[in-house]
Amino acid sequence: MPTPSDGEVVLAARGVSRRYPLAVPGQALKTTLLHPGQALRAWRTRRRRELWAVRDVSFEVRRGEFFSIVGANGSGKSTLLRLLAGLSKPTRGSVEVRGRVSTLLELGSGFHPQVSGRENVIMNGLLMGRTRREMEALLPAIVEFSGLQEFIDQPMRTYSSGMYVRLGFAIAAFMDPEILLVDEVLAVGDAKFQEKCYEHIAGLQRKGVTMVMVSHDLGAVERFSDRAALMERGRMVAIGPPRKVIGLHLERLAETSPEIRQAIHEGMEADEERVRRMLEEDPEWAAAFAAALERNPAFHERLREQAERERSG
Ligand SMILES: Nc1ncnc2c1ncn2[C@@H]1O[C@H](COP(=O)(O)OP(=O)(O)OP(=O)(O)O)[C@@H](O)[C@H]1O
Repeated sequence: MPTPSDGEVVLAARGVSRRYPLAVPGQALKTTLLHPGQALRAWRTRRRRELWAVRDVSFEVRRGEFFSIVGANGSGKSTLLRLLAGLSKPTRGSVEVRGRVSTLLELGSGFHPQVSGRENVIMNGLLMGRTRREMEALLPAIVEFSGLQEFIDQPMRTYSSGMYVRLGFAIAAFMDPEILLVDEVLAVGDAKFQEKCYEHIAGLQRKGVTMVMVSHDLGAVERFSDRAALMERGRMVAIGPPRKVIGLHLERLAETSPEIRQAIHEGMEADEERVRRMLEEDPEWAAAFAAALERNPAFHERLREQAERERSG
């Protein structure tokens, strides 16, 4: 059976970078008049006041592959996804895409709050190159999936954030995409709808749709991805098997925060069986995890006891 690693490259980032100017204090006229010295200093240092949200990122995704991007807040994941979607232009480098792309990006982007859900579905379709007639044919399935039948003729400003996500996902998923780009949004919906989305994603995956997903839901990343990548301060610092990349991500997170260390510890307590299996199957992952939890004596102690029990039994 062909695997995604045999497929042709349908998405490629080549040396992609994106720079944003940072707000310069003293730009406002009032500030300039009241604090001319500060304004002058700000103007002199303006060249340094910029941020490379994405720096020199290169990777390829093959047809039918599920590629996930993880990383701490602000590491550049959403910016990268917007670049892949063509919604923002790289400052340097290039993005190549082959196929019909459908995107599910930040909450509410692409929706007009003053018009109804129904009109928004049609408008989104037109923006993606569909005709009104095609969209009208797709509408019943989209509305049904979203579960918003009663609200579909209300203006979207009356929708909750969960309702935005429902409609956004339903549109993206029913556009028959060849490549689907999904940002964090799924975390917003309720658990039942989330599961329905993941089931739908699994279905698209079986149909050979190529996916790129940005997510903090590491369980979903592990469950679906063929490969994952870790972003750190704009750079893609690792690409590889999801479990290894997640292990590295957790290790880095644990280094930066005692709270995260604690959360990882609690998560592992709740799911010991799975962790034990992973420790057995993948020594490299186990090493990454052990490093992450090094400063967590209770967990360390349990691992040691477990290893001893296994050795003696
Ligand atoms: N339009 C913009 N103008 C200026 N700076 C921006 C803009 N968009 C993003 N940034 C900055 O670029 C950096 C990367 O942001 P990005 O949203 O891509 O990170 P992220 O990894 O998706 O974070 P999160 O997990 O919190 O969503 C951040 O420091 C952010 O403040």
